[in-house]
Amino acid sequence: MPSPNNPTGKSDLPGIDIFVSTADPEKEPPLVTSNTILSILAADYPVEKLACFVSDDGGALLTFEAMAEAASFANTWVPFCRKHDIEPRNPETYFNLKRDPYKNKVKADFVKDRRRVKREYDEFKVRINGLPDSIRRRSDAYHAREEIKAMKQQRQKTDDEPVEIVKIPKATWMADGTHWPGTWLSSGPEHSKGDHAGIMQVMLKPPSDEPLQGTADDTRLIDLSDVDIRLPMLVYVSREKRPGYDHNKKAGAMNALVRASAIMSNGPFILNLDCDHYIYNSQALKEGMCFMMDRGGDRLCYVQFPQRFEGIDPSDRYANHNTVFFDGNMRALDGLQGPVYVGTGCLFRRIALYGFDPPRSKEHHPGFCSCCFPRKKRATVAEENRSLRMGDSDDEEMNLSLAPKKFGNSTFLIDSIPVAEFQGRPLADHPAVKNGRPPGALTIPRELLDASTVAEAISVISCWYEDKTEWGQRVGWIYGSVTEDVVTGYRMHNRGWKSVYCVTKRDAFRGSAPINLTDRLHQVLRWATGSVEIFFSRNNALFASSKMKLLQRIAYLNVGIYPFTSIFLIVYCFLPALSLFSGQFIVQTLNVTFLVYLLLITVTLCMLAVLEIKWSGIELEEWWRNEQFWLIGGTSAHLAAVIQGLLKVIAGIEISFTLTSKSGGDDEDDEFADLYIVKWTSLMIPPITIMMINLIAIAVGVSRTIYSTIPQWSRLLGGVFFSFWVLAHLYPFAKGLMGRRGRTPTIVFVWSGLVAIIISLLWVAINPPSGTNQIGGSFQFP
Ligand SMILES: O=c1ccn([C@@H]2O[C@H](COP(=O)(O)OP(=O)(O)O[C@H]3O[C@H](CO)[C@@H](O)[C@H](O)[C@H]3O)[C@@H](O)[C@H]2O)c(=O)[nH]1
Ligand SMILES: [Mn+2]
Repeated sequence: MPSPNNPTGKSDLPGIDIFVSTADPEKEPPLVTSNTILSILAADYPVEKLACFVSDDGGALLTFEAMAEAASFANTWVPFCRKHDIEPRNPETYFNLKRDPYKNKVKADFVKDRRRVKREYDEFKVRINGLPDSIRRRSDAYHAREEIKAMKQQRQKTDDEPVEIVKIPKATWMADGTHWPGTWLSSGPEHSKGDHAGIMQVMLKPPSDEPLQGTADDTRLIDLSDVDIRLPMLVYVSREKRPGYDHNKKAGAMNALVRASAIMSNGPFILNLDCDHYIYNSQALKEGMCFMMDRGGDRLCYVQFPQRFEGIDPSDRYANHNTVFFDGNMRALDGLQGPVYVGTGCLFRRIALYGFDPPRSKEHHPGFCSCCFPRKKRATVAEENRSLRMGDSDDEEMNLSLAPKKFGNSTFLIDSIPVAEFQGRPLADHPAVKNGRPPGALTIPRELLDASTVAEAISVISCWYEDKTEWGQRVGWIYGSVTEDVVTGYRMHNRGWKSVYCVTKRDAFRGSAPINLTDRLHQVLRWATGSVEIFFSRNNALFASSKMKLLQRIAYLNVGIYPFTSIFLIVYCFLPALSLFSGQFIVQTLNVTFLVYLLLITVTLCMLAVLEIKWSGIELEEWWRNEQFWLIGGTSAHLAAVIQGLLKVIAGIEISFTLTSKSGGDDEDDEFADLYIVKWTSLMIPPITIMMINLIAIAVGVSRTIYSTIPQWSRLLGGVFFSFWVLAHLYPFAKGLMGRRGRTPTIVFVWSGLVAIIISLLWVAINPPSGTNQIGGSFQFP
């Protein structure tokens, strides 16, 4: 609205570029991705300031066409959301809400509008679900036509000789009758997942600067008078991939988007979402922006929102909600200069991603090194009017002649950097705001997209663009770890940036999580492997700069070190069994020192539990699930991660990014059908072995006590208790193995039985039970 401060009435908010990553239409259903896109296009933020970029690492025509469908359905969906204040603005979730949709709705035509839009959405869904088929059929048809053509040509050439069958590669065809430049269904050279051209398509053009009111005519589905019907810009991007180049997984995809968006929209802020994480609260963007625009907000590199999940089984068997982490640890980190970046739901300041230092970073040094090495004070006036400074290079003002070395040689990109810096400054509407921008500076209209801009954007998504630059090294998302998120955030904190944790009353974003055992283990495996990679890299928090607080450093160190606890955890899980086998307790006799230690440890653990429960506000049951999964993950995935990480360091074996499958949520009969899927993975061997050994140990211990002349029941009880404790932790794992109707792959039992027997026999052979408390006759190992 026009006001004395803002006579034009245009929004003075900075632009936001939203990045959505998707990599495989099989594991990440296009319906899920399109819903995310729709929730973004409908977000409550000035339309002309939003731009959405979809990165498709699969290079799939299916994703491309699904995005086109979403863009077209957005013309109905977005104005409908604006007109009736729909929440959440993800149609799939909205139409499946269990609560009464008519509550609090007063507009008379709501019922009619909802019914019509719902029907449109159902049709949209059918179209999306039919895409794989229609693409295949279309390609087949074109292919047949091509073959006939080729045959005719050959017949003309060779005249009456017998015609051989002509082989032409089976292409994937776009609707306009041209070859799809990306991955083909039957992948051929230059058309496979790791080898295809860069593709960029503007699916929704940048909107006009002024609101555009809809009309009420009958051709329209719903009456849109007084509703702004503009849509934000939407761009489909699939970066170029060629064999021989390292594509750096998600980090590489994000960096391609950072460059392309700098040229096309240059929003000073960037929101990163995974394809399955949609905007649940349409106000969230504004809420995040509040922190950035606040006094001192110019020193924030990102605002991280908690990850919240949907579609998880009610008992949360594999601790997917991770509440202790998101509501305990992350909130605590908020007090230590900021939470870590967790990969999705994070609003970045663009220039922080470019690797610049925060403003006023040389003024004060909170780290403890400053007292030992006093620095010379710089003139603070110059600091106030600072320009951009790159980290590491001491005191150097942003030097554009050096920029190509860091950013590559796109002048468009380099010229956009100071603009993004200026536009990202907080609003100088109060004398206390340092380094602000004058009011009204961002109400100017945006430049139009022309062909040369798009051409430039395509050139920066080519795979050679990053050669001999600092992309992934010091600029953008950082390479070298499959948990690129933690490293990227760490680097910013290391430069002195602060971050903020923004927990909104209504969840800002919601995503999905793997609820079946195998997928969950693989996810945890990837995270842990990423952590080990970080531990063995220069990003180990041991080498942190003095700009990090001590506790913050420890927290980051912990992120890198936790997988190594698996080694001890596994020892602990075998100890009770060993003590039962040998008939000896962990200590020779129960003396006072041991009991004091035990008591101390138990009390500490209880206190920790109480704090975790209190701080993250969870129920005892959820806490217990968390503990259980810590052991399950610890004995399987974490151990494997340590081994994988060591292999990478020692033998240089690369680590792949196993995508987590996202359920389409279309199973009508059972919402949690995924929970019961059992897929064999070798990650399951250690926990199964632990279970077997402990079970056998209990049996051995009990029978030994029964048959012994003087049964020492109290001693047995001690041993059995600890064994049971281990088994209780593994209960969800055992349940997961059983599947729905006890359909466990036989291999699981064969393997684990074998391993358990071998270990038991070995034990008996090495340490033959002697004397009175022996079971059966004497046993001689062959
Ligand atoms: O080569 C790749 C691999 C992955 N992705 C995308 O990365 C995202 C995360 O993948 P997912 O399999 O869903 O992993 P999660 O374990 O659920 O993800 C968490 O952990 C990852 C780090 O391991 C982060 O990248 C994610 O943002 C964070 O949500 C998805 O959108 C993918 O499309 C790509 O774009 N290119
Ligand atoms: Mn995910």
